[in-house]
Amino acid sequence: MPMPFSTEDLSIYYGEFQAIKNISMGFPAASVTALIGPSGCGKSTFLRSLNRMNDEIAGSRSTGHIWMDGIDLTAPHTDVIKLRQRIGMVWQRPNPFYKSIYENIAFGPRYYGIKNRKQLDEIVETSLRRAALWDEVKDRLKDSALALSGGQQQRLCIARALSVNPQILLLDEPASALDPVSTGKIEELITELKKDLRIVIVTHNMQQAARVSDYTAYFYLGTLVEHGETDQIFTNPEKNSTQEYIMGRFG
Ligand SMILES: Nc1ncnc2c1ncn2[C@@H]1O[C@H](COP(=O)(O)OP(=O)(O)OP(=O)(O)O)[C@@H](O)[C@H]1O
Repeated sequence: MPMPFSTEDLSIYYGEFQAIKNISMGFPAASVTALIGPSGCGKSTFLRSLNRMNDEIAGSRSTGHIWMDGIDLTAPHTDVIKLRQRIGMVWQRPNPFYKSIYENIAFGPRYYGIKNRKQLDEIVETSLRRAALWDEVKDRLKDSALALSGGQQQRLCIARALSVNPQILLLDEPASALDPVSTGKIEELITELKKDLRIVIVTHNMQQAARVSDYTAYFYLGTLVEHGETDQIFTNPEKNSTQEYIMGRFG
């Protein structure tokens, strides 16, 4: 049975400012949830909090719970390094390490204790295949990752996240810096990956949210206004403000 993953009454503060207000929502298995809403409404803050990345920001703190498999990830004794192995993240701008393509992927598994070269080779190949990049790079694994195009670098970052076998992938506007062809590849990849993973994606692109997500959550000023199946949110939202945002952003 797939593990449940949800937030309960989650609030996030930067100093006195409350950026996320008491959000409770679940993320079903084998599905993509899109977080949408105007700039500054808290989408990235919420996303980053799901694997405790937001803790790295000085002055930030949270209340409430993040449940994974019956365990509260906000508990102080949580091993955040292990947690980030289970919940991977890909950022808006591709950020490969200044290393070879191979070393970018092998880095995580090595960090988590895999030393055997053959095993690492297999992980590198599998991860690059899963990220639909293998055919483009298999003959140049020793080249610098920075020699890849922006779209390839982003797929490399997805492969890097996949290399440690996460159960959840957090994507913060992963295609917003890319051209339409590269964006299409990332969207295809998301659709493929969700068969094995839970994916949460922040996007400003309504067409993209409609294309790739199964569930959509509309955020406004730190609150979760509406959350439901993407088809319903896009065709028949319950709240006027959801409709206005989506209509205003479409086309
Ligand atoms: N490091 C920080 N320190 C203080 N305030 C922050 C910090 N990061 C974000 N905020 C504030 O928290 C609120 C939510 O910001 P966040 O970046 O999460 O929104 P967003 O919906 O992802 O925006 P965008 O769509 O523009 O990326 C904003 O008011 C922002 O100014």
